Amino acid sequence: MSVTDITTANGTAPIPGPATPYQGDIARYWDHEARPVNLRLGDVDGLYHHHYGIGDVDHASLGEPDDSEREKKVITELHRLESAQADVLLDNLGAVTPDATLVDAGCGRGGSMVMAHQRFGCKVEGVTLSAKQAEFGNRRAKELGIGGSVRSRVCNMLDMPFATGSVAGSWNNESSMYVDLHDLFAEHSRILAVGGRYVTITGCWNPIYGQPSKWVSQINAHFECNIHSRREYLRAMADNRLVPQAVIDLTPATLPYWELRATSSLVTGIEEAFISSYKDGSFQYLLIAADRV
Ligand SMILES: C[S@@+](CC[C@H](N)C(=O)[O-])C[C@H]1O[C@@H](n2cnc3c(N)ncnc32)[C@H](O)[C@@H]1O
Ligand SMILES: CC(C)=CCC/C(C)=C/COP(=O)(O)OP(=O)(O)O
Ligand SMILES: [Mg+2]
Repeated sequence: MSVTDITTANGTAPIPGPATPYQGDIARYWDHEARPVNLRLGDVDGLYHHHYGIGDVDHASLGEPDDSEREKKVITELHRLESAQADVLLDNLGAVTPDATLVDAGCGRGGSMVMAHQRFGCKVEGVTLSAKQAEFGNRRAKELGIGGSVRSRVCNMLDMPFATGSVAGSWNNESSMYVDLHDLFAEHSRILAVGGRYVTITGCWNPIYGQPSKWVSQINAHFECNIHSRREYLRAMADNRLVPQAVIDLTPATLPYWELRATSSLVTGIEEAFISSYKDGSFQYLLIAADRV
């Protein structure tokens, strides 16, 4: 791991700088991100997510269209669907014992890590390129009194500071579109124990469509990422001793989230690209759970 001139807030421990100029751009992107659609949803219960939602919208919970509280109710509902997404990811980790260590690769502000610790009682390590996100996640964990078990750090997920075979489960929740998949799965495969479980929830382009559609290109430009195809995921896993145990198309389950989000005051402008590409079949919201063999 390269150590450069960036230091932690207390100035004691040097932390690694970006491995590439691209990673520097992504670190800056997430250091400056403060979209209300993420912060106001997180404020609902203190779990801050940077991923999307799944499940049916509970229309009864939203009240009447002219309800003065409707916007608040929409935010609560969108947040409920985002937490439901993280719950499904955690369901696919299988049984995890309290003495295990889990790794969240590309952990964002740490919402999924808190949920994992609350569910399994185990240690959860997160890595993100963004110092602001790591500070945010560590502050939240401390506030919750779980700072000894849930820790975020600034680190490249292609070069993680975990010993070979030391991890029972690891995941990428909407973070694998920032890296080369062969490099990513080689690193998960290295840190996972044989018999360990890897889970990803991701947006991927659908090889049946042919090539990335204009909507997929728009999503890439919006987030400065590089969406991979479903075929690339499966091939890179197979090449790295990760054998899919479940491949679940979550596209129908995520559409209600997007359709509700498109009606809210917190729209960001990317809603049409997601809705159109999910509907024309060029893009899929996929969960893959794989065994490390
Ligand atoms: C869309 S956010 C997802 C955050 C989180 N998984 C969640 O569900 O809330 C993408 C995350 O990937 C991280 N990321 C992107 N490339 C990375 C890399 N090479 N190493 C570590 N983290 C990375 C970003 O810093 C950011 O935290
Ligand atoms: C499924 C795909 C392709 C995801 C790309 C990665 C990404 C930016 C996810 C959501 O982050 P966010 O919660 O910060 O985004 P938003 O502000 O749109 O809610
Ligand atoms: Mg969001």
